[in-house]
Amino acid sequence: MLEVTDLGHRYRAKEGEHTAIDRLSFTVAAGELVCIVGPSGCGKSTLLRSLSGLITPTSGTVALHGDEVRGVPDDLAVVFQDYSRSLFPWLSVARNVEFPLKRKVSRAERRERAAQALEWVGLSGAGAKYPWQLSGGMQQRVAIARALAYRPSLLLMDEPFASVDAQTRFELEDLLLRVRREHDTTILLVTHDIDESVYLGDRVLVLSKSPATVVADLKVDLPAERDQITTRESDAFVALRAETARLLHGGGAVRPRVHADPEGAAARFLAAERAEQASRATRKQAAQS
Ligand SMILES: Nc1ncnc2c1ncn2[C@@H]1O[C@H](COP(=O)(O)OP(=O)(O)OP(=O)(O)O)[C@@H](O)[C@H]1O
Repeated sequence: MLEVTDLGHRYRAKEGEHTAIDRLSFTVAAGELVCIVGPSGCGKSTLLRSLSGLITPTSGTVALHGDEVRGVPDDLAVVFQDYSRSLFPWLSVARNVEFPLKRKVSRAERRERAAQALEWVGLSGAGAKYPWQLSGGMQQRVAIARALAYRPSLLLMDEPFASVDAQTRFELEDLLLRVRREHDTTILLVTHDIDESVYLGDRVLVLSKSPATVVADLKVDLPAERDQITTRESDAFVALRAETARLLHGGGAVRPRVHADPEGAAARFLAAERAEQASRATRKQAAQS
């Protein structure tokens, strides 16, 4: 489905060159949900931009359905991190969701798909509003609804749930799993949240710090049917998230998964990780306000 071979991208700026990603290789099978985690600034967005054809990588290749990607493929949708730039302010919420479908399906079907997708993300009453009348988290849900209504064969998501509250985040995670099951969508999702990567993924790709290379490609050996409480409580989940955290922070050799110790060092480490995420979100909000 998606084949990434020796992908590299070097930005050229006045201050000199910066290699954001370097010789990245991996594949994603049709219908798979692969999560990508990596340190801040390691090149995750650059990777997604290269995969979506929005930038031309300086080395390596990306092939979708066996064809090399040159320009934005037709059956692809992207949910960006920066929701404020992804919606048209002059179009209502419903028209924003319908927009990419204009040349794809009839008017009646556009309306139907937009209404359904807005209902999925909990915004059925907001279709007539304009994006600027909604909160940041609601705008992000509109961007997600637009991608889901399009029903792409490949969906790329760059920290799609970072700006929504915790409860909505859980609901959107479950929605994504449901949509993936029902429509057989292939999904590649970048997240800073290790728990989210394990909860959602069939695999987790762990990237190194900049320039990003693939440190590990972890298979998430959890039942396909997941539940926010029982899955997250299971020993297998706890062990996998600790393993991901160790790899992400250069912990070297992976310890055996059998003796998960949620009360021990891994849990303390993860608590610190969450505190860092929360403080980063607060700093980001402060910078935006
Ligand atoms: N247009 C650009 N020109 C020059 N350098 C860039 C450009 N875009 C990104 N970079 C640099 O490339 C590196 C990777 O950026 P990128 O946004 O891909 O990382 P990221 O892993 O998505 O970051 P974050 O985790 O903070 O979202 C960073 O050092 C960034 O400053």
